[in-house]
Amino acid sequence: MSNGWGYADHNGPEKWCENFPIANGPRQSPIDIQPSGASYDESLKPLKLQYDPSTSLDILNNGHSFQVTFADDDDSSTLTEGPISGKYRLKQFHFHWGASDDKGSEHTVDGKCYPAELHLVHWNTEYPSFGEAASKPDGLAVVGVFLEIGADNPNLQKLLDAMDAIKCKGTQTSFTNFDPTVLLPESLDYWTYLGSLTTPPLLESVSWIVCKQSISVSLEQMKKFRSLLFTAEDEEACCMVNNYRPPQPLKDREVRASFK
Ligand SMILES: Cc1cc(C)[n+](CCc2c[nH]cn2)c(C)c1
Ligand SMILES: [Zn+2]
Repeated sequence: MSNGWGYADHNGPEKWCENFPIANGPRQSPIDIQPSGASYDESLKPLKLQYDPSTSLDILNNGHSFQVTFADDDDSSTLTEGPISGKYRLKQFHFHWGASDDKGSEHTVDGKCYPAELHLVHWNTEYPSFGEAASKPDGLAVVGVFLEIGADNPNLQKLLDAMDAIKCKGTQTSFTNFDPTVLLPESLDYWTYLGSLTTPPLLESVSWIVCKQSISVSLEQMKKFRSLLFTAEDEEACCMVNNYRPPQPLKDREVRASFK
């Protein structure tokens, strides 16, 4: 895979196992969540998400998605409680989406795909850094939120307005004073299971926390996501769409629900 991994036929999810054999590992993500197969666990606590908007730094097109990165040198923006023990710091959030509204999410629910999925990536402060944590079985906790076509979501607008400045791979711009709490659904009921990064290096270090309730995104707002490019300014333009990995085998794992 000379030019690195991507989402095209020649370097996409079906090819990743060639350079990353863990792609066929025992705890890969995403998965198809089957609510009837999830077990309600009364010991699961509500998610405690405490974010300080002043920790948001910038927004970047990394050639696979766009991400907002946060200062993580103290405990200003954290995830605690929920299915995890200890304290996890917010590092970044990003999205996955499709070329059309019938696909784009990574997790699915009884086979239903959503047009997009938000991932809020946190790392376990038991470890000295994000990079260190990413290789540990309890190193990361990612909160996933589905986006569903509906009313225009004003809470996405600041992100969408920044997209003109990060159209191409490798471009970034300042993105300060943003509180990711505004991107969360009203209900924080969730499913949780042990999985992995959904892009190479596909490390099996993620406690997944997938919210049952979606947030809205309008058709026009989805078109803005699809205006981004996988490619750099000096390359032939390729629209950033279908940047999702399909569901992987559940194998010997359980999915727990925080709700009845
Ligand atoms: C060390 C590390 C590397 C990468 C590509 N990612 C992103 C992989 C990813 C995107 N969505 C779910 N996992 C993370 C979160 C951590
Ligand atoms: Zn992701």
